[in-house]
Amino acid sequence: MTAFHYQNDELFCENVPVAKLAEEFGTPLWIYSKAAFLGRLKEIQDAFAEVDPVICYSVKANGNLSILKTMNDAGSSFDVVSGGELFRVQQAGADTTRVVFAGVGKTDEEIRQALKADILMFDVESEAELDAIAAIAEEVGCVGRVALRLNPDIDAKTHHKTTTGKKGNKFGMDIERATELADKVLKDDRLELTGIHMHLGSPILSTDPYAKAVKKGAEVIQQLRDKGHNTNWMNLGGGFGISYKTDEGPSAQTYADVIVPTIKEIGCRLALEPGRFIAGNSGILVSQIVFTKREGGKLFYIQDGGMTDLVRPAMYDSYHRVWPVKPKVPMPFDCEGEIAGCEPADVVGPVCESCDYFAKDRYLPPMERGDYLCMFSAGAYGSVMSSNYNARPRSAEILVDGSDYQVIRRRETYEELIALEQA
Ligand SMILES: Cc1ncc(COP(=O)(O)O)c(C=O)c1O
Ligand SMILES: N[C@@H](CCCC[NH3+])C(=O)O
Repeated sequence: MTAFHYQNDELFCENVPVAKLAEEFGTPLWIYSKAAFLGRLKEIQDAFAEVDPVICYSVKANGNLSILKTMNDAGSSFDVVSGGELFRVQQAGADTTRVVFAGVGKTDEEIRQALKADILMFDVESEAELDAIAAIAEEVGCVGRVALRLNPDIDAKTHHKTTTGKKGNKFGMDIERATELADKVLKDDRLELTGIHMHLGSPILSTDPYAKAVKKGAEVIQQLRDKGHNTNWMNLGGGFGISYKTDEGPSAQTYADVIVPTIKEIGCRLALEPGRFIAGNSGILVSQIVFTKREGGKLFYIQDGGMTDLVRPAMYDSYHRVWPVKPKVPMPFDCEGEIAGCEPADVVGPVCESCDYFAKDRYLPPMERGDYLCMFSAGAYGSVMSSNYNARPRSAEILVDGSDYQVIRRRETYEELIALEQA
């Protein structure tokens, strides 16, 4: 049974009815399954066990402190992209010597913070950043461990806004420059070259880009070793895809099958930075229908959740399954196209933007004012990307563990919306 499932015509998260949580804590509401988070982490740990990788859960996907603590307790390490995320993992009690730090615009203060935390390595994205890390390492009195983030020019076939490993993207350095940059590091005793890093984009539903990247990475490591460099790490970033629609998300084993043989052959350590694969289907967003209306020949379900909660549809036209918490028609395996007993409708939010929608022309069972609605696959890049636009307080987050549940972030208040401001 999956963490989110229908039982007697109502949606449950593990053993807890979703409607009960919505009534107790109000909506919009994020609900996460602890078992789902742990299950997905374990799936990766098991699939790659043969090469004993360092799995750095990508904090940007869902950085709630309680989630980070859950991941940490289960043996995960972390990938951070800012000083704020590093602070978060420190607060969660993580061992920062296993943390990796990618990011195209690390500030001096962030580099200093990471050096002091003795992180495993910086994924360095430009020559100028190498220079900055060297200078700050000297000031702090330590050596900066760096992996070169290389742009392998591989088309991962993601949405154009989420591709990162194609020539011309802002991330990383051209792969052809690897030896020149490695030589520069070697000459600088303020730096130590640990290895290479690549992140191809997100989400990547085919294993092909990884097969290409690991081969290219192995060639680079061999070239560097031939030149006398001690390059011992290949970090293949994140990007493992999930199923937003039906069952299109590959298993961790499928990715491992194309990555592990080359890692064994070249004999290096492997780091991975999965975010969405772990968090995506481990969380939902629940909202309540405020009004329904028929205008301009369309049926609209207007609900209290909006793009300030889940921005993905507005930002990337992302597809999320949407279905009532207590549906009058059981949720089919495939929610696309015509569904008996359902009518096409737009599910929209209250925000003053036309792009504030969750679904368009989607076949849905009849719903009324007051009904609860679930946006599935919202655990990754959901709450972390929410905002206060239109002065909307950010929603509460609940973590379910079997029949227990706890508030892991309470709802913001109006007072908190203005707390940092001066009239
Ligand atoms: C450097 C890096 N690592 C890891 C991730 C996590 O990606 P995903 O959530 O697709 O696994 C990202 C985001 O795309 C990233 O930019
Ligand atoms: N935030 C994106 C993906 C980008 C991930 C970070 N590089 C999403 O919601 O799918």
